[in-house]
Amino acid sequence: MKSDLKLLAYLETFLTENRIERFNSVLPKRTKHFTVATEDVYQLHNTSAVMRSCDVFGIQELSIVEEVNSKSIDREIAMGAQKWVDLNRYHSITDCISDIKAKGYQIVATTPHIDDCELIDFDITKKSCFFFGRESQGLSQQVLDEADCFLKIPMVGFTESLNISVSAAIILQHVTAQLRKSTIQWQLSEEEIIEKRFDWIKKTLKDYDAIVERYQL
Ligand SMILES: C[S@@+](CC[C@H](N)C(=O)[O-])C[C@H]1O[C@@H](n2cnc3c(N)ncnc32)[C@H](O)[C@@H]1O
Repeated sequence: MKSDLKLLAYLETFLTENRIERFNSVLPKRTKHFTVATEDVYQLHNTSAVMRSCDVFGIQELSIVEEVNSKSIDREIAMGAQKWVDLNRYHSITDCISDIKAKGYQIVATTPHIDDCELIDFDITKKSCFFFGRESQGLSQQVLDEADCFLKIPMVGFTESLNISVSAAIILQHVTAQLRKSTIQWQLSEEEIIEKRFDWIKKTLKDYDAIVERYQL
């Protein structure tokens, strides 16, 4: 740990002050208390916009299931968010659900169709993974069957549902604002923060490997 911190301090001498300040202000606001998963979303710009919202609202991990559609993130729409948010890709929803559960998250199926829990009543105390479904069909029966809770954004218009990325932004804004006001321990651990610093510096410095090699000589 001590030597890690020394190396970090050395690496930071290669960053601009602005970048260091940015890391310092963003990292304490990152969380793994909540995470997000998208299931077979087929419009690139939708997944990318969800990733951008994860970054904006401090969600550190996003899982993307590409069981039916294998498309990647649209870099332009994600606006570089793919650099700062950890992306887990799955080709099977079964694998994704079992990983999420193994990490201690409850499965929250977001859906406009089930009156179980409205956004305003959502219990933020539990570690939760918010699943968002496909543009046309919504979430698969498998996710609905595995869900611990069904979350709905109330709607009062004629339209049947919201766009997936709009739903993600509304839900994430609400739950993260509540989390920040709470006394729950939601921040990353000290180790996770150090790990993220290394990761972000690596993604920032083109000659990262050469710098580390020089340092170790
Ligand atoms: C365009 S909607 C899917 C609509 C689809 N026809 C259906 O039956 O679910 C895409 C995704 O956005 C989320 N979503 C849309 N409206 C929502 C709402 N009012 N509450 C919660 N989630 C919503 C859900 O994750 C949904 O699977």
